[in-house]
Amino acid sequence: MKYESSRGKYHSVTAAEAIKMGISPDGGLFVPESIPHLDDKQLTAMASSSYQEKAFHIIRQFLSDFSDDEIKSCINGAYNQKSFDNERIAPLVKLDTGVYIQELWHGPTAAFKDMALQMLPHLLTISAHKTGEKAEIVILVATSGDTGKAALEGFKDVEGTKIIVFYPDEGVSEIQKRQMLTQEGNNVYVAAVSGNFDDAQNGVKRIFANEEFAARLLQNGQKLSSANSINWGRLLPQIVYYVAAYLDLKAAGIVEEAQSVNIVVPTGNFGNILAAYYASRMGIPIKRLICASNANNILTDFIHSGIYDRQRKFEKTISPSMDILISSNLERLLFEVTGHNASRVAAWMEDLKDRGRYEVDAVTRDAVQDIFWADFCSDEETLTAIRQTWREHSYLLDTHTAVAVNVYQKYRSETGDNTISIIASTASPFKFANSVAQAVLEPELLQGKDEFELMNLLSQYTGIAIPVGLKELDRREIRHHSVCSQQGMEEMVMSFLQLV
Ligand SMILES: N[C@@H](CCOP(=O)(O)O)C(=O)O
Repeated sequence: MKYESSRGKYHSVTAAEAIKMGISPDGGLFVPESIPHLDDKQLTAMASSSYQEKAFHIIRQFLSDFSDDEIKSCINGAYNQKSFDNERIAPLVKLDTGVYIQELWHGPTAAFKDMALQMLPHLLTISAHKTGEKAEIVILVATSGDTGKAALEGFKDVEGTKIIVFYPDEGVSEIQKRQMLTQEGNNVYVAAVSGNFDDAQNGVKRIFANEEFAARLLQNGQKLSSANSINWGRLLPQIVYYVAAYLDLKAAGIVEEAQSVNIVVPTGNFGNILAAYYASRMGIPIKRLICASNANNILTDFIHSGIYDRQRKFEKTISPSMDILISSNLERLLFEVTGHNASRVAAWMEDLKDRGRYEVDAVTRDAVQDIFWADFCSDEETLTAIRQTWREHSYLLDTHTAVAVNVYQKYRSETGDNTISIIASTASPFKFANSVAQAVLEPELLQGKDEFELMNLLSQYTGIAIPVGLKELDRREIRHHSVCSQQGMEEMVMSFLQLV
């Protein structure tokens, strides 16, 4: 299986090369040349297997240049009792009749990013070895809160790598920030960027595109790669959990052979929902992919109109990981629905860069609408969804999953569709203790308490244990203090790498 660039100006590469490079030098994203199909026989055989076995069957279809033993070592290194606090790895919980929550946050950093970032370091190390790479790999990450910590945790002290994370100074929750600032490890660097997530992500993409910078790094024996979902090695492990969710429902007799389900995903950079799209292309019967946005509703508008227009106000919300106006992975979807038309995709991306907008043709828009449905949710609605879900189902949502629950309710009432639905739950509610406490606790209990005290209070009130990775965060030593502007990101990388 080879991988091609979504902008068509770079030659096809192996999976190992795609993972090692992270992003294509022409600015495009690596995409598999074809999507393997799982037939009914294979799906039936997989239904009763463990999460790790399912992961093996899916991942090996895409990594034809990896041996079975290499793939197994990546899976066992990622999904084990040491890293995950639930042996089912991504358990499904029934919320209501026909509605299931898939909890994707049982990894070390309490967010769905662990599902991929516990594996990526293993994939990347093997990829570097397979491609005869001698250079040290420097991972650059832009984060709106969750990816950063998960990437730091995954790559800390991994031989042959360094990791640098940029987060928007005022754009993450207090707990997300503290998770990153207290990160230990000899190869980890963290810097706040004054600006929003798009500024940080654009800054990282600009560094990737700077050939002079790459040459300077190479002289120092180093090469760049990415741990964001622009890297194929990030997306691939995410396909697994959607296939697993469907097969779990099948194994439990909740869905029958070939019965369709809906998947609801709180969406920011479009990687998570794109993984569900790939699962559907692999043969998982999915009726609708429901794309749930917060007030940064650019994807809702795009899915409705075919116009992607980032010339709008960047909203700061209580679901900060989704505060994004440039959703990188939409590019991969456009590449797929246009039948791999790289020149058209490249032209749209050029328009986005130069004019801040692009408009797809009606055939492309209709192809997107064939499977995607979209809406968005305000902060007030997010809090209401948390409060109601707690009162009615004794289930505590985080602010991002609450966006998905609200949008799913809108979908149900607008379409009347009762298809069994899986809602991707992307983070532990304790990561956003401030807002979650505001939704479920009496106002007088909140007064004068910081986010860490609220986390403890929330745990006492709900009887739900705080995930180990979040406990006593406020007592850990703050190890990272760097701050820079978007323009100063390159210099910051240089200084971290001691090149200045
Ligand atoms: N929501 C993300 C933003 C980056 O997305 P990614 O999927 O490309 O890593 C975050 O939490 O950082």
